[in-house]
Amino acid sequence: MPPNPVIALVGASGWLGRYIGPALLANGLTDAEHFHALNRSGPSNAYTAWPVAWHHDLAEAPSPDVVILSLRPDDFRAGNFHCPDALVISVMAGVLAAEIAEKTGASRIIRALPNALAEVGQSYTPWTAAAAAGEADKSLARAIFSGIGTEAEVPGEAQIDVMTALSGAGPAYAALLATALIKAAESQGLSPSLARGAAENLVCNAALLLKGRIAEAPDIVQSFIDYDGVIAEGLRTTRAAGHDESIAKGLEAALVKVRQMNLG
Ligand SMILES: NC(=O)C1=CN([C@@H]2O[C@H](COP(=O)(O)OP(=O)(O)OC[C@H]3O[C@@H](n4cnc5c(N)ncnc54)[C@H](OP(=O)(O)O)[C@@H]3O)[C@@H](O)[C@H]2O)C=CC1
Ligand SMILES: O=C(O)[C@@H]1CCC=N1
Repeated sequence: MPPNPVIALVGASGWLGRYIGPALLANGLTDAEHFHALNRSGPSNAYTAWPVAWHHDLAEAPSPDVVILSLRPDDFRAGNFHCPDALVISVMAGVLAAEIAEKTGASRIIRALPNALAEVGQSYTPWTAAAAAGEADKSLARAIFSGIGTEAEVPGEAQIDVMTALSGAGPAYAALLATALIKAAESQGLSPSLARGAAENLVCNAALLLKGRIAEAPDIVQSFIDYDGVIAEGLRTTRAAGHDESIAKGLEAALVKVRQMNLG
């Protein structure tokens, strides 16, 4: 990999792309001259700090060393992304490496699955590399995804599928919990601002307590159950109403959806 690789980011203005591109430029993984942003609608203000070139078509970018695919699967399937000599890094959900290889002509493919916490530099990004991708390719992927949070290599695409349903959710399940807490609190007579203040504490400040200690989560639940007070009653009733089963069902349904997407 050259010192300033030519990197083309397809979907540079999207929900993920607008954080992936600026982070890799800010971290010096390439310079603005060697970075090519692609989308259909033109320049995004996420890149005002860098004089980057914008294109509609990958063929307009000078033979890229790296192509990052950060567009929706249907748009990928409908477009032309031929780049046989590039390292292709895809963040697309539900598009297998075999399909990416067939469409791009590339063999050095890395599939990664960031999440929307990239916005605050806190994505958890599992990734897996095809056999043809070398150590320099993997190092670059690690560096790109470290720029938007933490990364973790997983042993294969089946685990990327599970992660798509799980870590791919980013803030979604925490927001779901907060929404349910606020709704329940308001229905018991709290004002919206008091309900929101309590829910923010329960979701955001509890996350600070759990950070680096997530293995202790079951013990924390058990300690409230063992205390056998007010919260024990709430937790027992929440579980009896199907809390754990509903999370498991949601994960399973999302996984079924990913596997359908994999079929094209
Ligand atoms: N959002 C998330 O939380 C996560 C998303 N993903 C995956 O990441 C990928 C991107 O998702 P997300 O950022 O949410 O999607 P968005 O819809 O927000 O962004 C898509 C981007 O692709 C561009 N685009 C669409 N078609 C083309 C095209 N033919 N050529 C060039 N650019 C194009 C869009 O710009 P324009 O419309 O101007 O063309 C836009 O910049 C998806 O495949 C998704 O599955 C994975 C994990 C989490
Ligand atoms: O919901 C989605 O399809 C995308 C992919 C994983 C997270 N967000």
